Amino acid sequence: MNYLLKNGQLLVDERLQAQDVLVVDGKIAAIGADLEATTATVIDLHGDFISPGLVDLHVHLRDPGQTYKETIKTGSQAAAHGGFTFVGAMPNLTPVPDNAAQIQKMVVRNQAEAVIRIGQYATITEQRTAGKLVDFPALKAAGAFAFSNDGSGIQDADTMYQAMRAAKAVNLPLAAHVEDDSLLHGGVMNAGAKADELGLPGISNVVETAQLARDLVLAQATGVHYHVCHVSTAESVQMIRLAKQAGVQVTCEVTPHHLLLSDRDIPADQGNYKMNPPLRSEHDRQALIAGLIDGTIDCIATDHAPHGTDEKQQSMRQAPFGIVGSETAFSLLFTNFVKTRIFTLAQLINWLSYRPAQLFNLPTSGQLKSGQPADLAIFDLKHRYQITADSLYSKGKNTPFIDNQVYGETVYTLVAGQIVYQRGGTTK
Ligand SMILES: NC(=O)N[C@@H](CC(=O)O)C(=O)O
Ligand SMILES: [Zn+2]
Ligand SMILES: [Zn+2]
Repeated sequence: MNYLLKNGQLLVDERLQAQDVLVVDGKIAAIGADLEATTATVIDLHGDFISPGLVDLHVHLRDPGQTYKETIKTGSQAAAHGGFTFVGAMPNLTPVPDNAAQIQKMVVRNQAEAVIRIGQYATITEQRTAGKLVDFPALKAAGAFAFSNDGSGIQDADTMYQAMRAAKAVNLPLAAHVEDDSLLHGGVMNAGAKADELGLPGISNVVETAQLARDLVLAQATGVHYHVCHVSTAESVQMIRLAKQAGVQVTCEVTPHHLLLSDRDIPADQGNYKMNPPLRSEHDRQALIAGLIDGTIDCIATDHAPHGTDEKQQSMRQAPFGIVGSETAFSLLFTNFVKTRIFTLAQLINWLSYRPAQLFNLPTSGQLKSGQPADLAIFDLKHRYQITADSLYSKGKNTPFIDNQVYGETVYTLVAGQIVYQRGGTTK
């Protein structure tokens, strides 16, 4: 099917301009004012915003292993609903993609079962948490997109050092969940006044920063592309800023929830406010926003982490870490940062699309250009709506943002010129 998207608005030199987009044979055939075509289905966008498809370097699809929480299909539908056309899928799965056969299997399944494009992370060590390194060249050859032990930090310095050398040798990014277990002391939320008030054990900033400091030194020594997952503290931002100045090949991501909330927004001991890293202080949150704006933080990634409703209805002491994010990222960020003029729309789209694509070498994502695959997200920036659990395609309804009023509803998502999400369209 070919489409002529009429009456859209596109970012041209960072400003919205009325334009049409013609999609032929899965590619962008033309962009311009008053396009005409005889063989394409015309869709009138009534002034909606046409964005390059969003790119999320960090999601959890839970399949295989915990398909009651999510599947490749539902997680990809959730991503499509959020305007994402590419996601990086983390390897905390059972069986673990720590060998070539399993990565090959995942690549085939992702392609067959997802409605969008998926990059599959392989683990860094066997069984994800064991000490023995995976076979980096074999995993790359089998289709791994990058390496990560997300969910756990690498506790041993030499293991990380050798992993970085191996990732450098195969020229793929190593994405680190930085968390020093010895400093954790069973914490479940950010250490500070709020944790004291709620009587809950705290997670201090050094749980993240101590391991990050070690890794930055190792990254400098090895020259690896070291990508820091879900940066959460002011000290992390400052260390990464200095490391970049010193020429270290470090990049990093921040989540929407760490930009939007701090621990003082936690109303009570509720499982939907529990995630790793935890919501930090207002000082940390402001440092994350400043870090994005000055380029220290490279991109935004959701860390979409679906869990069962029963599990998350427990106290933070028992609930698993993580919240869903694919379906709310754009609208929450647009409403709270673009409409309030803290970010421009062009900045937000850069952090959600072009920049992450560039970082992980996905040359065909993140840009609206003739000849590129038609991976597009179309958002309605004018109509206000409410986030509801029912509207989520994800099996996980675990987000503290239910009932928020937002702008920026997804109207269509196209991958390779095919509609994979349509507002009010397909059934779940
Ligand atoms: N972020 C989370 O709180 N949880 C993630 C793991 C992770 O991203 O570290 C999960 O897999 O549930
Ligand atoms: Zn993590
Ligand atoms: Zn994660």
